[in-house]
Amino acid sequence: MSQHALLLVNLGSPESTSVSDVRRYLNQFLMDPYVIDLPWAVRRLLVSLILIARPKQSAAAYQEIWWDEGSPLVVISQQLTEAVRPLWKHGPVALAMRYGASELSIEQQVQQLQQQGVNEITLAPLYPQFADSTTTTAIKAFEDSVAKLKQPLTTHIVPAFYQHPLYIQALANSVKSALEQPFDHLLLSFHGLPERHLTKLDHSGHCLSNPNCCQTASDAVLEQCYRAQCYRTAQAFAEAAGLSPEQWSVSFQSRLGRAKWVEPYTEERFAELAQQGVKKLLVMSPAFVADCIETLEELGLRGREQFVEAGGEELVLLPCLNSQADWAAALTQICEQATLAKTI
Ligand SMILES: C=CC1=C(C)c2cc3[nH]c(cc4nc(cc5[nH]c(cc1n2)c(C)c5CCC(=O)O)C(CCC(=O)O)=C4C)c(C)c3C=C
Ligand SMILES: [Fe+2]
Ligand SMILES: [Fe+2]
Repeated sequence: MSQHALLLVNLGSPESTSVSDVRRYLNQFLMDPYVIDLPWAVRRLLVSLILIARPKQSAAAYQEIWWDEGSPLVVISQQLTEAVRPLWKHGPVALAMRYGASELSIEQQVQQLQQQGVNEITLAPLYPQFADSTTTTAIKAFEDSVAKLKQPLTTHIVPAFYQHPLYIQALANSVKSALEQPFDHLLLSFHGLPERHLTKLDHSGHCLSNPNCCQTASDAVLEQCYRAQCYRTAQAFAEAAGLSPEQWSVSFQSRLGRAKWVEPYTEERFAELAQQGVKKLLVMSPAFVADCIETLEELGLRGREQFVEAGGEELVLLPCLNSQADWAAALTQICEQATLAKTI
């Protein structure tokens, strides 16, 4: 009987919070040419410089948010996989990580699925907005793994779902009760990206050519522009949640290195909002479907301190979609629809 698997893939975490495990993870992650898109020798030099101080800092940050069961990102992704499993009626559901945890590597998971008798796989990169540094690298690793198999497989890829109505509705449902309480402002803080990652994909010269470029992006530009997709997510979410334009804004976090990253920067928005008199700030992170170091530590711990130091009173971090039942159902439907998409 034919078996059609669903393979969920997320970024991955270090094996533990030890400095050496974090260094190994950062090296694997940052040496990926889709993440630091420089020639190998320059990338090697830059990553070696980053690896002097960063592993110690990041290990300390991971220690603040690590759970008894392991990395929040990995544990939550496993819980989501469990929630999706009974809903996907075509075959097994598995989870892979692009970096870190070697037993969850994309290659190993693809091999195991084939050994279980699977002859068709739908790959779902768990990134709502497209970026080479997340989506493309996951797809490439998947395609390479499939190409190594002795028997051919039919494959499908779930495209970025940044404005899919089911994702947007799940986001709106997940914060509904928080938005019913009084608050001064809602900040939607997306993971940042070096500006170069946007402009190199846009051969029309539109990206970052004017302050409103993301609002006026053509369909062709939108398809590959991470920043424009983030703004589409934010706008669609605000409409679904019934927010008025002055109640919310967008920013970008997690800048690394000296290159210019997409603006506005979350850290600067914390200070601006506090100076504008915002006392109670809600923060959500629609670029992540699972809570991770970037939400729990960067926003929930360091961000809270930055906001309060700048004069704010309360920062409430709203959880990501994680493994909520309605999100698991929405994701399953999004993946079902994608099986109609192009076959490799
Ligand atoms: C050049 C560096 C980086 C790019 C480009 C980048 C893009 C990018 N990342 C995510 C999602 C996640 N990133 C996470 C952690 C993380 N990201 C970077 C660097 C870049 N990311 C680093 C160095 C780290 C490690 C933590 C740290 O030292 O700060 C995570 C969380 C992992 C975890 O274990 O919790 C996620 C998720 C997206 C969506 C993205 C591009 C849009
Ligand atoms: Fe990142
Ligand atoms: Fe753009």
